[in-house]
Amino acid sequence: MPDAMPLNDEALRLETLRRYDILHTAPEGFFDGIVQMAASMFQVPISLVTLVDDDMQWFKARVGLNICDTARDVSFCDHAIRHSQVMVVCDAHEDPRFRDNPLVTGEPWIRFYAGAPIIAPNGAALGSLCIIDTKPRQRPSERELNLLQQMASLVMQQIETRMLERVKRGARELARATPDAVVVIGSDGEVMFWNKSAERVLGRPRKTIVGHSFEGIFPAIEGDKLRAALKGSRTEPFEGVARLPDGSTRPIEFTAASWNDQGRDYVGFVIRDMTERNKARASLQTALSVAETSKRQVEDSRRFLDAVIENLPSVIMAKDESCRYILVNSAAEAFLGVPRASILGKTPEELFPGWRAQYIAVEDARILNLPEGRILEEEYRHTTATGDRVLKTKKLAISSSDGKADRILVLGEDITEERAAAARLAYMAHHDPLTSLANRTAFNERLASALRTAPESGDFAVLYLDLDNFKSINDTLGHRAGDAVLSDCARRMRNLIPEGSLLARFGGDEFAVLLVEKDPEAAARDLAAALHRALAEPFAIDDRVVVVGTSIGVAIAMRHASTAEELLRCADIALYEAKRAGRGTLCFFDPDLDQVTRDRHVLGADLRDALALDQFELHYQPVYAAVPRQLIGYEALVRWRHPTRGMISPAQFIPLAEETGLIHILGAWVLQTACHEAATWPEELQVAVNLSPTQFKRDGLVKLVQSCLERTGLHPTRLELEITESVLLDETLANVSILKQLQAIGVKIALDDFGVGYSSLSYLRSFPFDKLKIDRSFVTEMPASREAAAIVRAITTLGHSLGMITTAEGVETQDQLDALRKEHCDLIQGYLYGRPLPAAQLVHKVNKVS
Ligand SMILES: Nc1nc2c(ncn2[C@@H]2O[C@@H]3COP(=O)(O)O[C@H]4[C@@H](O)[C@H](n5cnc6c(=O)[nH]c(N)nc65)O[C@@H]4COP(=O)(O)O[C@H]3[C@H]2O)c(=O)[nH]1
Repeated sequence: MPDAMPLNDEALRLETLRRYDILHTAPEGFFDGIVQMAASMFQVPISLVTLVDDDMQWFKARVGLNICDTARDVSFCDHAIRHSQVMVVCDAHEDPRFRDNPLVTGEPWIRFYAGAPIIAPNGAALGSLCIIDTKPRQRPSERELNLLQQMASLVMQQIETRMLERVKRGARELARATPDAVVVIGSDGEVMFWNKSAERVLGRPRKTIVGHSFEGIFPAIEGDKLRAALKGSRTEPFEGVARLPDGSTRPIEFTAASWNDQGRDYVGFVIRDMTERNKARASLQTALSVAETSKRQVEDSRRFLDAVIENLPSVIMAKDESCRYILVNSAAEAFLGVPRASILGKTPEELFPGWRAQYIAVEDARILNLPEGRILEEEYRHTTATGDRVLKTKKLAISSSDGKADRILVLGEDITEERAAAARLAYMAHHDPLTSLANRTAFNERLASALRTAPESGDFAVLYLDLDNFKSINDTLGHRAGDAVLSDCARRMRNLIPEGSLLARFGGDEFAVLLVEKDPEAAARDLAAALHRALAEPFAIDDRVVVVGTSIGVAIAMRHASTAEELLRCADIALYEAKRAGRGTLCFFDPDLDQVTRDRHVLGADLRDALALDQFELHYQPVYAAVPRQLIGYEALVRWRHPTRGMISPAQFIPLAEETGLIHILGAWVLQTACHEAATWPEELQVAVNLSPTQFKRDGLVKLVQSCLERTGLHPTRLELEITESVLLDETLANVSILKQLQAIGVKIALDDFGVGYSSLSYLRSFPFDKLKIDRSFVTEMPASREAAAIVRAITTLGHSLGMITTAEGVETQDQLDALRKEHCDLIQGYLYGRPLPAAQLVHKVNKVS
């Protein structure tokens, strides 16, 4: 029975009352029994279990009263709960507190009241157990009052029990519903409780384990932790393993709590299966480390990309949506010549002059509106600290993840050098490097375009020029001198070319003029005359004075041809004819000339087949000693017996064979045939074979001669090879070496056509010839021409002093023979002694005739 005054804290009292959740609940047997027992024990008509809410008193149990509740302010109990002992009112009529109470003055006519407070363990008085009579009564004895109070305590205990029951029910439900195992173990290790989840988590049915020892199931809690748990000290959740009946283990987490009930210790565990959580934790760990790795990779990639962008030689810039620069790499910085710090964060308006900023703004807006992936390319000139540079840019919009274009990327290449190189290349592609004149390509392009726009009548001419005597200047004075002559020629010609016309150098000593004039023929004549005059003037090259001159061929557009190719061909044919006509001439294209050139082409084609068709033959012209007359040998001269044209002279086809390269095969055939033939002659007779300069251009000439001699058995001293001085013009050293090798094997070397060359005498220093053949042109003029006689004399004298034999070619008359004998010419060759004849017709009269 509580002695202490009930708590004076109304709020706590009300809260305690509500916690027990008993207000307005259905009648319960226990409470009904208590009021019946009290009414009967104390012989009163009314007994109540009342609970006092904030403004009502409510009857949990009642006997002798038909109402369920009253207002609190008329309640006797409201007074009783303020007492620690039973409150007794023997006669309400006599008690000023209750005299006028409507429950006294009316139903149920209360006169006697005794109420024991129902006090909760925390001291809060929840209500009372009271007995009521409608008649006044004596105060109950102390024993009776004690009894009433004890009955009120029983009411309180029941209220507590009732609440605990509900908690227990909740706990059981919880234990049933939780996925965790809930296990209760007694202090002796006996399992007291084993919920449904424990069956699953720990792999043992409840009925096989409850009442048995838990030992062996939880190795992790059979030690200090269990002891600690049993001792009542709370342990933090800890992890361990449970051993399952099949011997396997399962990761679990324990939370332990212990308590004592009626002197017995218990420990309860909430055991959580950690298999999934550990898996999840491991996955999380993996995910975390993957995330960490990828974060690192992203950072590495970013650092790498930053380094790439920074070190790329290309200009890279980026702008945000408001066109502020957000990226400027070092190439851009270097290109602009401005530190990037002064660019970043700024808009074009803040960086560039008005017009340029305006242009950029329009363009940026355009880029941001371009369809995705489209690139805007442009080139522009930028004035930098190092001068004007050309930047080729590619600009594109970059979209954010929501698809909105909000950045502009600018990639730029400084193509200043590339453009300059392209311009240089374009210049080189259309210009001759030596003279800076237009080259053949440029000329052809201009010609084609002129023809496209030319009126029917044509208003332009093509002049084809070739310098006379240029080759010998080049050969004798060297390429440097040749180049100087060409440059000077170009300069002189350029001054004469009218505006709107084009002068070009085609290479070598070939030039062309596209002459645009109303009367192209008359204009071509005038220009040709001016060119002839200009180029006839001597050129001073180093300390020497040289004279060139030019031959010119002309073709008139539309009249002679209407395509560029044809027109040039016509001019070429005309030039060919001009050169044939003599130096320093002009020749207009004549359709008949075309036939001559075409014939040459046909002849060239026939020549290719001639050897296979056995159309060549060798004729032999006798060579005699002048005094006494004695046959000493023959010169082999090749002939082409053409099936339709008859016998063709070597003067006609040898140049063609040289041009086409056929000379190598033909030359070998001549050598082989001549050696073979000579080997059949009397031993004292020699054979002379002509070698073309072209044959020296290929390796193997010495070997060819050797093999011919070996195969035919002709003694080397019986073979003489005739060369012209042009062999010594080209590749002098290499060719002299070949000649020396030939001389070394015993073959004799003769210099043909001596005296007509540019500086024949100088060749005599290059090589010790065995023989000089005096050109026919001097012989023909003898004996009439004293100059010719003087030249012949000079040659024979020089030859003899150098130990060389001299032969006179083209001796046709007795007078010529006499004159030559007078000049001590050693050998004679010419129609006077015999024409070239086929081998079969030769009669070798080797006897001396004086
Ligand atoms: N008017 C006149 N002419 C005479 C007289 N005596 C000889 N001739 C001709 O003068 C040329 C002499 O030969 P070349 O000076 O070596 O000049 C040769 C030679 O340079 C070249 N040639 C001939 N055969 C060959 C050959 O097999 N190989 C090479 N590479 N060139 C050859 O062709 C040139 C011309 O040869 P051909 O027409 O045979 O002309 C020959 C010959 O027939 C004469 O008294 N009066």
